[in-house]
Formats: sequence, structure tokens, C-alpha cells
Amino acid sequence: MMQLKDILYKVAIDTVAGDTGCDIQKIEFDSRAVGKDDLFVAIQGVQFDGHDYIDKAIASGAIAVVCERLPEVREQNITYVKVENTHVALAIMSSNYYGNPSANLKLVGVTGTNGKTTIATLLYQLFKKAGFKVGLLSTVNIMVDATVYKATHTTPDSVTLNKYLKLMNEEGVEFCFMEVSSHGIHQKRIEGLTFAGGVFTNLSHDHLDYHNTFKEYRDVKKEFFDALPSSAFALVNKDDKNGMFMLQNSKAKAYSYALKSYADYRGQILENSLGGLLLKLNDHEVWSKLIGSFNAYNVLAIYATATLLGLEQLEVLQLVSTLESVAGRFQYIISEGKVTAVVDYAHTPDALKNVLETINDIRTKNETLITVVGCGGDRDVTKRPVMGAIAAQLSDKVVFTSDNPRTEDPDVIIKDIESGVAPQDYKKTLAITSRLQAIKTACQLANAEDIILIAGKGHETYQEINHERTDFDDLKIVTDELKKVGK
Ligand SMILES: CC(=O)N[C@H]1[C@@H](OP(=O)(O)OP(=O)(O)OC[C@H]2O[C@@H](n3ccc(=O)[nH]c3=O)[C@H](O)[C@@H]2O)O[C@H](CO)[C@@H](O)[C@@H]1O[C@H](C)C(=O)N[C@@H](C)C(=O)N[C@H](CCC(=O)O)C(=O)O
Ligand SMILES: Nc1ncnc2c1ncn2[C@@H]1O[C@H](COP(=O)(O)OP(=O)(O)OP(=O)(O)O)[C@@H](O)[C@H]1O
Ligand SMILES: N[C@H](CCC[C@H](N)C(=O)O)C(=O)O
Ligand SMILES: [Mg+2]
Repeated sequence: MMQLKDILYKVAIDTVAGDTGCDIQKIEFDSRAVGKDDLFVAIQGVQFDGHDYIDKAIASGAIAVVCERLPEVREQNITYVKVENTHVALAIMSSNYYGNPSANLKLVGVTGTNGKTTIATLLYQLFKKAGFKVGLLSTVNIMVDATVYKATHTTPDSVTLNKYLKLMNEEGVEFCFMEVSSHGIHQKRIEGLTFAGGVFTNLSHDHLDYHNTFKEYRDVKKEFFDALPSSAFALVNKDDKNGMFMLQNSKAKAYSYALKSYADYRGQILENSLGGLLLKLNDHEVWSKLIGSFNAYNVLAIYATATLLGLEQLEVLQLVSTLESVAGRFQYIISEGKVTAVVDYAHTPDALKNVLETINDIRTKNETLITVVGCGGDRDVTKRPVMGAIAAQLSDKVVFTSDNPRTEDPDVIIKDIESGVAPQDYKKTLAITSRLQAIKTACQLANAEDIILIAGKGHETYQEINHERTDFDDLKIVTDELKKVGK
């Protein structure tokens, strides 16, 4: 229970109709979840407008409403608060309601197209190993120190976000690492949080269905750095052409990392094999079990962040060498018959290119590289032909298949992907709609020493078709199928 006026602290209010002294049970932005004495926040969404559900929320027990447009007919005994932007108000109110939990720990946000889960998760592991209580908010799961919770989004809505940060406070968590998605920034899910630092990984093609243009997507990412306080650090990848752009209007203390140019944190790849990476970080050599040159960037960002948060440099280097790969990020098995199967969450053109180049760099070229890949439905359609072209160009054989078709016809998605394949690569590709059959076929095609890459779903343990999720685990399926065909 908390009084409405305390919940509204620091919210830019336009108009109030009614008493702000009322006691609020909890904050809700979905009318279907409203209960007695709740505060309902009306959000203009992509599909619905929360303002259309104000009456329903009141009928379910809401005693106060925060909205962008006051209803013409208002109920007695209900308090209405008009604000300019309910997304922003929701985030500030959530922080207030949970006692500003982000200010009671050191919160670091990681943003960029690829590498967020890897960096945030490995920082969580590194700080755990260093003996701290740590929190994690990631695509794969949410960790309140040792307790695991299910993640539904990469960056949760602001109520959920503050609820978990509060749990972290109660558990005595000192550092929290979170992924900051572009949807999260755009929908103001992170507004009002106190960040100790921000990390930028890279920017490439993704989510252009939502952000319309690459420029809009880039500018949304920059907003995160614009909002960092002067007490925070902003760490960017200088090798990415948008790295320095992120810092342009940031008050935070600026730091850079790079493999190819001069930077505060410099890295060099000395060796790159299936056994891992031998790196030089500033002037220190360190082994990492992570595979692929893109992971050199991730390791460098982790090293820099841990150092900026005050850990001893030598301790960080020692801990970095113990870090293991994250679920579904270049996870691989070698079957009895010596077939290597790699499962990777590459679901953007850039990530797919990186994974395939990584495999091509470390293989001998006597083997056949078979890629199984699809693209998600109800997501950016423009990435499909680009991913089709990359898969076919950089593999010996490709099986195009379904990812999560969601509400789209999977065969239409596959046609979109195939439309990008260059004519000289046509003969390398085939299309099998069922992901299970596609993986089976790859296993049948593979011989000893061959490599199968299954891209796009990584750690996901389901496949979503028409709002329904059924069990599906790429790694488990490929492991079983290789056994079944005796390879
Ligand atoms: C496109 C998108 O981001 N959508 C998010 C958005 O939903 P929306 O704008 O569609 O909301 P809406 O359904 O139109 O409803 C508008 C408002 O009316 C309310 N409503 C609606 C119906 C009703 O009966 N009563 C009611 O009150 C809703 O609760 C909502 O407040 O706000 C919702 C609540 O916060 C999110 O759950 C939802 O995420 C959807 C499920 C989603 O799939 N999002 C993905 C694309 C996403 O956010 N991904 C990013 C990054 C991915 C990456 O890393 O690559 C992430 O951070 O996870
Ligand atoms: N630094 C990097 N640069 C380019 N590609 C990367 C990098 N790190 C990881 N990848 C590739 O991108 C895929 C996704 O990595 P990761 O899950 O860490 O990214 P993410 O930013 O969290 O993605 P999402 O937007 O889905 O949350 C990996 O499986 C790998 O193929
Ligand atoms: N967080 C990303 C994940 C995409 C993963 C891919 N398997 C898909 O379903 O498109 C998104 O929602 O766009
Ligand atoms: Mg992620």
C-alpha cells in the first residue's frame, strides 16, 4: 500500500481530478490484471490503446487512473491524473512504488544489436566468482543472486523491472547487469532508473519493422547514453562506426574499447581456434574459452566494465579466463561419429555472418559446413533475404526452415529468405518447412568431420506457431538425431 501522491513523486503532471491522498494497492497497465484499489495506467500501445480500457479497469476495482487524455465522463470517487507521456510516468511511478531500488545497487546496462546477453551474463558470472551478490536481467533469464526467474522480454516492462530490482535489494545484491533493448528504450521501460554505467556493443540491421529506419534505431540507442548521469561511465566499442556517436551528448565519463583502433581498453587476437581465444588485453595475455573473433569484443567489454566498476585488474584477468559460453551462444557438441553441431542464437544478418565466418576461420575446409536457419515471423521482414544470402554464401549446404513463424505462413517467410540467395548459390540450398525435419536432414547429410550450424533460436526451448508454444530445443534435437542416424 502506498499513497497516490507518493507514487506520483517527480512525475510531470498536467492535471489532477480527485484526491491524491488515496491508498494504492499496486500499479497495473493491463486492465485484465487490475484488482481492488489498484492504480491503472493507460498506455497507448502498438495494437491497443489502454485509454479504451479505463472503464473496464475501474469496474475491476481501480481507484485511480493515470492517462494522457482525461475521459469525458468521469466516475465519482476515482482520481484521474493527466500526464504527457504515460510510458514515462509508469516507469517513474514504478521506481517510487518499489523504493527506487536501482539507486541501492550498481546497475549497468548493456545495449547494441548483438552481444548483450553474452556480456551481461558473463559479467554476472564474473562478479559472482569474485564473491559478490549479483543480479542479472537478460533475454535468457532473470537472476536475483542465486535464484532464477523466467524472462519474457530482453528488457522487462518498468513495473516488472523495478519489482526484480527491489528483490535484489532485499537479497543484498551489490551489482546488477541488465540488457537494454531498443524496444525497452523506446517504450521508456528504463526511464528513471539510476545507472552506474552503460555499455555499447555494436549496431547492425535488426528490428527495422519497429523502428522504421536504421537512423531511428540508432537514435533510440543513443537516448540511453544521453540519459546517463555524470557519475556513470559510458563504455563504447570504438571499432563500430556508431560507437563514438553514442557518446555525443552523454554526461557520463566516456571510455572506449577496440581491437582495430586506439582506445582506452585495447585488445588483440593472438590465437583463435575451437579451443578458444588467446587475447592481449591492454598489455596482458589471457586465454578465453569463448570462441570466435566477435567474442574478443565481448571479453574486452567485460574486462573494461569489471575494471571500471573497481575490481582489481589482475583479478579480472584471472576470472575472465574461467568464463564459459552462454546457453545457445556458440554452444557445440561433437558426436561419436565426429560431426560437430553448433547451436547459435544468430538471428540478425550481422550475427549470422559472424558465426559463419568464425566457423570458416577455424575449420580446415576439408569438411562440409551445413547451415540450418530460418527467420522469425511477425518481425523485421527486410532482414530475411540478407540472411538468406549470407547463409548460402558462407556455407557449403543450407537448409532453410522455420524459426518461430508466430502468426505468419512459414512458407512465405522461407520464400522471403530464399529471394536473397545469389544465383550461383541456388544449388547449395533446399527448403524444409518443419524445423525438426530440417535438422534431421542436416544430420543425414553430415559425415565425419562435417559441421552443422543451427542458427536463430539458441537457448530457446520452444517453437511459437500461431500463439502456441511447443517444446523445441535445437541442441537436444541435433544431439538425439545424430545418435539416431549413428553418427
Ligand atoms: C512491440 C512491443 O514491444 N510490444 C510490447 C508492448 O505491447 P503493445 O504496445 O503491443 O501493447 P498493446 O497490446 O497494444 O496494449 C497497449 C496497452 O493496452 C493495455 N490493454 C490491452 C488490452 C486489454 O484488454 N486491456 C489493456 O489494458 C495493455 O496492457 C497495454 O498497456 O508492451 C507490452 C507490455 O510492456 C509488451 O509485453 C509488448 O511486448 C511484446 C510481447 C513483444 O513481443 N515485444 C518484443 C518485440 C520486444 O519487446 N523485444 C525486445 C527486444 C528483442 C531483442 O533483444 O532483439 C525486448 O526487450 O524483449
Ligand atoms: N559482439 C558481438 N558482435 C557480433 N555478433 C555477436 C556478438 N556477440 C554475440 N554475437 C552473435 O549474436 C548472437 C546473439 O548474441 P547475444 O545473445 O549475446 O546478443 P543479444 O544482443 O543479447 O541479442 P538479443 O537482441 O536477441 O537480446 C550470438 O549467438 C552470436 O552469434
Ligand atoms: N528478441 C528477439 C529474438 C529473436 C529470436 C528469433 N528466434 C525469433 O523468434 O525471431 C526478437 O524478439 O526479435
Ligand atoms: Mg539478449
